Amino acid sequence: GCHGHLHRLRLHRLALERLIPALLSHGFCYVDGLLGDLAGSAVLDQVVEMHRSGQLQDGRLAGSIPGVSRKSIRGDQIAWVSGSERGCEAISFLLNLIDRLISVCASRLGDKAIRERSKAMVACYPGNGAGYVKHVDNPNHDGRRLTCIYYLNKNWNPKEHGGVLRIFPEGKLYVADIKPLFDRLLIFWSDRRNPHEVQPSYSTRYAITVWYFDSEERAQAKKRFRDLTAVTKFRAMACAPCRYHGAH
Ligand SMILES: Cc1cc(NC(=O)CCC(=O)O)nc(C)c1Br
Ligand SMILES: [Fe+3]
Repeated sequence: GCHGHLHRLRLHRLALERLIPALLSHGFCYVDGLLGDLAGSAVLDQVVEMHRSGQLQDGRLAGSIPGVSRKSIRGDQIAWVSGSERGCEAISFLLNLIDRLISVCASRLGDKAIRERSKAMVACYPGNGAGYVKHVDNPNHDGRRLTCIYYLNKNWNPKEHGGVLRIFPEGKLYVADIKPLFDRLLIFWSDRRNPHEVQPSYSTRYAITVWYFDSEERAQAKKRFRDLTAVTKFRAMACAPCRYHGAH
């Protein structure tokens, strides 16, 4: 209908006039009022219900660091959703809208191959002062090209609640402090161009993140991982005889 038509035109204009120029010049961009209050609140309600019903668990770390508590590195509680789960209909609507927005961008960002994305990571920082230490989402070519974070926090006051996402754009003299405001979509290159941190949060802070892959880079990363596993397998096999004859 006409509403949908407006949406499509609006998304095209948003992508062409705001997102693409910003991503190409600054490497990041945010848009406010993406869904509007009604649909944005529906997404928030579904995330709050997931939190209330205990579906958000402590975020895992790749490999534990002895003596360092996980919470001191990342204090978020997360759940991965595809959007087809019961109670995720509004989240699914959000993901579909971001997909359409990114599909307009992808063909104009020089990266022809953005065709797939991760599941959505619903995250909550419980407000106990936890944050997320400075890091790069994709430091070693794992395929992730764009990070898209949709924030859900009404009446967020960083002076009181903290929780600012600080981006340290590579090679720039400034940092970008992004408030995690309700119905705000932030998009940035996932690689070393955008180290970022979440400053300690003193109120419950909700966000939904999806990562869009460069298909070629993703395929290479998967292949490397398979080969790595093959090498590990080979090493194990090669040592089997030694185990019997005590060589080494
Ligand atoms: C799972 C995971 C989450 C995040 N999240 C943030 O950086 C927080 C962004 C925000 O909430 O403002 N980053 C990485 C590299 C991984 Br992996
Ligand atoms: Fe991150």
